[in-house]
Amino acid sequence: MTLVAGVDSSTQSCKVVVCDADTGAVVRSGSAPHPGGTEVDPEDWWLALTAAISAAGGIDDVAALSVAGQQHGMVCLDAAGHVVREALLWNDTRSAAAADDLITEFGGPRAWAEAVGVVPVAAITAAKLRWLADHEPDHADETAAVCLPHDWLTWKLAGSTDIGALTTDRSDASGTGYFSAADEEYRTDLLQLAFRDRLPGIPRIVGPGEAAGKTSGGVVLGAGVGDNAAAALGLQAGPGDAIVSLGTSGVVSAVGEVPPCDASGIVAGFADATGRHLPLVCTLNGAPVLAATAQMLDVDLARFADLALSAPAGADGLTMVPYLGGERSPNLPAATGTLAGITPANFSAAHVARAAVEGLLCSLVYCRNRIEDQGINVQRFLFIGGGTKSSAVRAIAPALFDGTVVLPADGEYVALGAARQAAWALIGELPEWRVESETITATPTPEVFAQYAAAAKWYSAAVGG
Ligand SMILES: Nc1ncnc2c1ncn2[C@@H]1O[C@H](COP(=O)(O)OP(=O)(O)O)[C@@H](O)[C@H]1O
Ligand SMILES: O=C(CO)[C@@H](O)[C@H](O)COP(=O)(O)O
Repeated sequence: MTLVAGVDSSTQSCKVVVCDADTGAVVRSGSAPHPGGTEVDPEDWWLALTAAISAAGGIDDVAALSVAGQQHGMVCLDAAGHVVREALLWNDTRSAAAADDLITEFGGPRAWAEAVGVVPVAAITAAKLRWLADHEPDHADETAAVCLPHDWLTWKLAGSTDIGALTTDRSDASGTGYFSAADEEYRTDLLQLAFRDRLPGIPRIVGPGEAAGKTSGGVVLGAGVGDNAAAALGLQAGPGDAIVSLGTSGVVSAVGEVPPCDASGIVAGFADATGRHLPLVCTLNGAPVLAATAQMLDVDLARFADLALSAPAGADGLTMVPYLGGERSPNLPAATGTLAGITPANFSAAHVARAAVEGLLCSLVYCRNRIEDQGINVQRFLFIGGGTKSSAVRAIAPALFDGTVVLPADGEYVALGAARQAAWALIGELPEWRVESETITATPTPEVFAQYAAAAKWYSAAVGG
């Protein structure tokens, strides 16, 4: 049996799956945690990757491997290939004002959307580079190359120390703000604008299905991929599918042939890993909303789900707008969470738990609506990510997504997508792997989203959003 491996170096942990290259069946797996916080020493990702590979039984018998990674993180390297400072992650909002400056300097949001399919927000790498140039100019001067988390890990796996050997792929490059997915090329003018006239080295784009190199042990390295594009690859998503991911972020994305151009900046025009496009809306507040509420209620996640399911739909008017860590969609980086509509009758643990689950899911309905505003026709919503382990999420999601959602069989679909990409690089064609799933249904509750939308609108108006 030929084995391939896929890595998901995501926000909270690193997961490795080793699969049969023909069928995609997982033969072994491992994981290791990442440190918390929104800036991380990349060396911690490397330690987690090597620990996760060991936990998965090593890669001595593996023919090819690809790394999928959390998008946008800014990894700065000096001329000798050393990390200049901790990487700023996608969910670090200190670059919000820098993003606004870049929008103004380049002629407004439409100019950005037309140039690169993305309007800068704090998450976008270009905004992080501007923040670095303005706040840590010595670090900016030291930066000879800039890359993304998956680029850096692939480069390390290849044993390289030469910054000229860095590689990336179109899916992750499209989240930088200086690569156009529509034109398939870097916009070095925008990189230079972001980095105040500095022009650091950037990774070579490796095409879909191509190999980036080999490890010293001879394992073929796939191009690597942004985590959301990897999920699409792992799920074999096609036109009509929307992927709803409940990881650290909340994400709705859809594979399509047409690059979106959303001047409001909510729908990002990212690329997928096959040569198509991946319009995507991302929130800052995914599954951790549930963990935070459970912690506040002093219950574990299983009890939290039971509590949520014991309260009625709409939580008797209690609504959570879950912008706990600031928000990206809508773009309110300084936002805080809101619990609205409190009455003596609904101020209970069960109602608060229900409001948290509904608030999280409604924040994703908002994302779904923005995707559909782009004319994208969605027929299936495929739910993945750690948050789908919640029985309350699984029970309530269909009620908020038109009555039906698809739940792929338990699996690490980002890591599986990376493994599928590795198989592609190895055998020269993208294998078809079977994805088992179940369809779950519930009576639609559009009134719950209406209640949420009113509270979210009230909050946005109150903070001038
Ligand atoms: N049973 C559960 N109920 C609610 N949330 C859960 C449950 N199991 C895991 N999670 C949450 O899933 C998240 C991790 O999901 P994951 O998709 O691995 O995230 P990431 O890819 O961003 O690292 C954590 O915030 C964790 O609290
Ligand atoms: O910023 C984005 C997408 O634009 C996030 O989706 C990150 O890619 C992190 O993903 P998770 O760790 O939440 O899976």
